[in-house]
Amino acid sequence: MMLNFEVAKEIILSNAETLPEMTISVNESFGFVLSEDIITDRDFPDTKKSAVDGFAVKLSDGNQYKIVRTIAPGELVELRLEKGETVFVMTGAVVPDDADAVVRVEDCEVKGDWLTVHCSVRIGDNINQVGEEKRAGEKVIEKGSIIDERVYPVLFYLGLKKVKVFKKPKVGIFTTGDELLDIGSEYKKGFVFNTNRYIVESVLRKLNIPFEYYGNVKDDEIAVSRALKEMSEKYDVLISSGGISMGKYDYIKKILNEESYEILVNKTRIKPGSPLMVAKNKKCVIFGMPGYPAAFFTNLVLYFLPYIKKVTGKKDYDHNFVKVELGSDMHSREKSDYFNRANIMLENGKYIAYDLDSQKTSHFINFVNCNGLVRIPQGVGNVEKGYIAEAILFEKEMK
Ligand SMILES: Nc1nc2c(c(=O)[nH]1)N[C@H]1C(S)=C(S)[C@@H](COP(=O)(O)OP(=O)(O)OC[C@H]3O[C@@H](n4cnc5c(N)ncnc54)[C@H](O)[C@@H]3O)O[C@H]1N2
Ligand code: MOO
Repeated sequence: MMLNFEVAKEIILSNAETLPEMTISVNESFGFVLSEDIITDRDFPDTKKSAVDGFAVKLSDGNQYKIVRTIAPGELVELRLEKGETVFVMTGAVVPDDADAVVRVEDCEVKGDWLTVHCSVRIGDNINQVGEEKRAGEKVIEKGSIIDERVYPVLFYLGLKKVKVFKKPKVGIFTTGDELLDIGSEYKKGFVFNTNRYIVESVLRKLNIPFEYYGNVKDDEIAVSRALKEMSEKYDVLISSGGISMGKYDYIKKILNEESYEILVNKTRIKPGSPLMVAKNKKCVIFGMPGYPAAFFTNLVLYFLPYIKKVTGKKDYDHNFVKVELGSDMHSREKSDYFNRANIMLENGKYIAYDLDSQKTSHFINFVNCNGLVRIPQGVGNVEKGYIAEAILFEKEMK
């Protein structure tokens, strides 16, 4: 039965299970998803520290201070300051507990062991207080966060050596179609170059998820059956391309239907790319994707992306739809949720979505200008410039 977009997505997501967690060194953790909350076990900073190069003073009535010593960052000096005493401290240096403030070098004058302060000084000036950034026991990073260019350095800042992360799924990929050529082959009239392999590989690279490409399987029932069986036993997730509509050689659909696979989804009410089949063999979820690159990509973004993000343990796995205003008329079909490939620009604080020159499923070259999909819901039909729609922005989804 043909399913609506939301229903199909829900079924697919309900079959997304995270893999067991493991402990790894922080060095190796880039691209993994945290399976634990990160809680700091100490205050940041854990001592009073100077924010400037200057003089830590214990305030007195006058503006003259006796310089007692110098403290560099990292030096832990047990020292009691008396009223009217000062120490020279560098930026980041530990300030004696009883210092009231630090005065910048530029605001002072030094003569021998004596300092004259030329500005007014308030208690706390230029001192970073204990725990002002974070208190021991506070949550710093949430479980389900991807260790990306923001989280990774913070783990080092916290001084962690090891973290708990979810194991990454292994994704297997194969394509079908005797008409496919891969790079390195001479072009032959009527053939097409394998594109879908590189669509999924580039998305998985971006998400830091390991994959293996099995190859292009011949349009032969036994070969396709063997590939589906072997690979669904080896990988956590399997993606195939092509062979799922009504053609004589559309074996993926036939085999998933006839052999011992559990069918989760068979066709969804979207365009482009309605003929999607999602099935299961034991724990492996198999995405039987349509062959046209535009249809393949749309299904990848609509169904596979939230699914694989959930499997990796990410807390924000579902789509982040944004509101867009159409900058040009857009095509749609009443019977489906139509996902227009679009160029979406931020103009005066609003997202404006422009149609590409063609929305035909068989076209793909204009994809170079596509950075999002605009959803025109079922029942709406063609829409005009100015229409308000929701859209998926690739840059928000592929992380
Ligand atoms: N009689 C019907 N015909 C079709 C229907 C239908 O309902 N009834 N559905 C159409 C729709 S919608 C789509 S989408 C396509 C899906 O077809 P398949 O998934 O079976 O894919 P193929 O037939 O194998 O290939 C379609 C097209 O894409 C090219 N292709 C395939 N793989 C790749 C690849 N890896 N890289 C680049 N291009 C690829 C292939 O050469 C074909 O041109 O079916 C409609 N037909
Ligand atoms: O759904 Mo198909 O993708 O019309 O081309």
